[in-house]
Amino acid sequence: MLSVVPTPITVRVPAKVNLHLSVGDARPDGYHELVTVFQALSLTDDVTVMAADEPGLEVKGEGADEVPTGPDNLVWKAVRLLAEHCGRDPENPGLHISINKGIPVAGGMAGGSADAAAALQAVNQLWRLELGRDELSEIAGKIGSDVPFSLQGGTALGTGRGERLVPVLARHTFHWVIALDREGLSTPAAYGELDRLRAENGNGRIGEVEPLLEALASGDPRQLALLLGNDLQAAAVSLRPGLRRTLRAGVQAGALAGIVSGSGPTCAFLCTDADEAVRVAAELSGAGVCRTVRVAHGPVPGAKVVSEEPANRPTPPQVHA
Ligand SMILES: C[C@@](CO)(OP(=O)(O)O)[C@H](O)COP(=O)(O)OP(=O)(O)OC[C@H]1O[C@@H](n2ccc(N)nc2=O)[C@H](O)[C@@H]1O
Ligand SMILES: Nc1ncnc2c1ncn2[C@@H]1O[C@H](COP(=O)(O)OP(=O)(O)O)[C@@H](O)[C@H]1O
Repeated sequence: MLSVVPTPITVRVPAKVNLHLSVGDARPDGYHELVTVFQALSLTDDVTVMAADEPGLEVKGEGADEVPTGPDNLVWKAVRLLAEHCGRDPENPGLHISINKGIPVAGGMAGGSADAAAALQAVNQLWRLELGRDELSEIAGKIGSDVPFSLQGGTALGTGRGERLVPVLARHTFHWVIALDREGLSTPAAYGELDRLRAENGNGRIGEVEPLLEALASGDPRQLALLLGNDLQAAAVSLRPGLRRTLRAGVQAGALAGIVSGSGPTCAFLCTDADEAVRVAAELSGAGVCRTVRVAHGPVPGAKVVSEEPANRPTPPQVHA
């Protein structure tokens, strides 16, 4: 009898930047209470899953050498939780997974979370589980605080650990220049450094989120630029003092404003329009303050099945520093 092997499923998933990241006190469970506004950007990873007798994981692309290929990879955490949820053997999922990275690793752009979200979406389809958005989102929150947003995409207000989401109206498209650093930064280290700085110097905190939500609704990048804020920026700069120079160089190159993305060390620069972003990227790449520069726009959709093969993915616009 002929057995039908399901075709591989490829899901494309975006990076994120936090336009507003207000960090509260550490909770008893070690997490910090957040008020954050995520925006999904057009830097993406592709995750392909296929049925296989021999399980395996292959990672290619941006920073692939730094990504764990064993059980620590977040895609396996996603698969284990999904298998448990639907009564399959979590230790023997019979899958081969391939990740093509375009999102910087340990860059504060939720690359690992993105891959986990993509794996959830892809395996849901491959195993024909037909889990809805809410069910997938609940599993996503168990993988990591950023994973529900990677599934949802767009622009969203996050509370709790960042996993409770409400979509936010963002008129028009915003144009960004992304400066990638030479080495990643650890998320727990950045939160730990923030706690240390606050214990030493008191509680410097960014303002309320409402004005930023209004700027997003207006679609005016100049208004938005004035309101970008990230409580983790001081911690990231303290751990990686060179970021101060990167942030300055982006603004000198003509960006409206620059911000450390999440826990860093990637910096994101908001520009007036797409042409200006290309110009700023070229100038910033010549300033020698970062490893490489990309242009990106947002908001874009969350994890989504793509029909084309990953080999045909568009090459992201890039300027080498
Ligand atoms: C800082 C942010 C901003 O969006 O993103 P990144 O810069 O990592 O991309 C997130 O809060 C990162 O979320 P994520 O990377 O999913 O973190 P998790 O796996 O849930 O947690 C990793 C560790 O980060 C710290 N953590 C995370 C979230 C939170 N609200 N408070 C925390 O203190 C904890 O030390 C936790 O053990
Ligand atoms: N699929 C994955 N892609 C990238 N990193 C991963 C992945 N799975 C696990 N990791 C681990 O997660 C750490 C954080 O990576 P990442 O999610 O890219 O950054 P960030 O938390 O700063 O947004 C990495 O150092 C790596 O060890």
